[in-house]
Amino acid sequence: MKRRWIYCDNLFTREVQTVRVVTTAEMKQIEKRADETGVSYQQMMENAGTAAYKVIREKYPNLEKMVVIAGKGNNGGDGFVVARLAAMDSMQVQVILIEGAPVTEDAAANFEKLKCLPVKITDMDKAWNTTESDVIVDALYGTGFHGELRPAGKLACQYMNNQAGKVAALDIPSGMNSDTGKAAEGVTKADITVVFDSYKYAHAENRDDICGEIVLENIGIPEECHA
Ligand SMILES: NC(=O)C1=CN([C@@H]2O[C@H](COP(=O)(O)OP(=O)(O)OC[C@H]3O[C@@H](n4cnc5c(N)ncnc54)[C@H](O)[C@@H]3O)[C@@H](O)[C@H]2O)[C@@H](O)CC1
Ligand SMILES: [K+]
Repeated sequence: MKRRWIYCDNLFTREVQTVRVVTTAEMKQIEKRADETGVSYQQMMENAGTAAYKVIREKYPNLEKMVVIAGKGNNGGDGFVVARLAAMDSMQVQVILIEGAPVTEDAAANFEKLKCLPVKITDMDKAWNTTESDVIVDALYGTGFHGELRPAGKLACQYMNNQAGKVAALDIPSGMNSDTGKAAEGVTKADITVVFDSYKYAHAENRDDICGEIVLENIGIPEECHA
C-alpha cells in the first residue's frame, strides 16, 4: 500500500492509495474480460509494447542501439512491438530469438511486422557477437515462467546481466515467478521493470536488486474488467 499527499484547498489531505496485485490466473481472467468487452488481445499487446517503449524513451532519452531478447510467448510479442517502434524511430535494433520463432498467434503477428523494417534478427548463437547496445529489452519470459531456467534461458539472462547497457524488463524480469516472487538461479537483473496493467505478487517482494525501478503502465483494460 502506498501513501501520497494531495494538495486540496490550502489543506494537505492524506489520501491512502491502494494498489492492485493479481495472480497470473487473475491476470488471464482480466485479459479475457477485456477481450470480451472489445479490447482484443492483439490490442493489449500493442498497448503493452507501446507503453514500455514510451517508458524506455523517457528514462533513457539518448538511445541509439537496442537489443530485444525475445522468448517464444506473449512476453516476446510485447518485445516485438517495442522493437518495431524503436526501428520506426530510426534506432538500430537487433532482436535475438532465444527459443526460436514465436508460438502464440499475437506474438507471431508482431514478429511478421518486423520483417519489412531494418531490424536484425538473430538467434542466441550469434548473440555473443552483438555490438554493444544502449538498452537491452528483456522480453524472454513474463507471467508464463515457472520453475528453473533451462540452459538457453540461463544463457540469455547471463548475456543480459553482462552487457554494459541498461536492462529494461517487460512485465517481470525473466526467471522470476510471477506469483511467488521466487527468483530462479541466473535471473535477469533489470534496471527498470515496466509492469502491465496490475502489479503481480513478484513485484511486492521488494526485490529491487532484480526488478530495479518498477513502473506500472495502463494497457487499455477497462476498469470494470478488474472486478
Ligand atoms: N495477448 C496477451 O495475452 C497479453 C499478454 N501480455 C504479455 O504476455 C505475458 C505472458 O505471456 P505467456 O503466457 O505467453 O508466457 P511468457 O511469454 O511469459 O512465457 C513463454 C513461455 O515460456 C514457457 N516456460 C515457462 N517456464 C519455463 C522455463 N522454466 N523454461 C523455459 N520456458 C518456460 C511457458 O510455457 C510459456 O509458454 C505477460 O507477462 C505479458 O508480458 C501482454 O502483452 C498483454 C496482452
Ligand atoms: K521479461
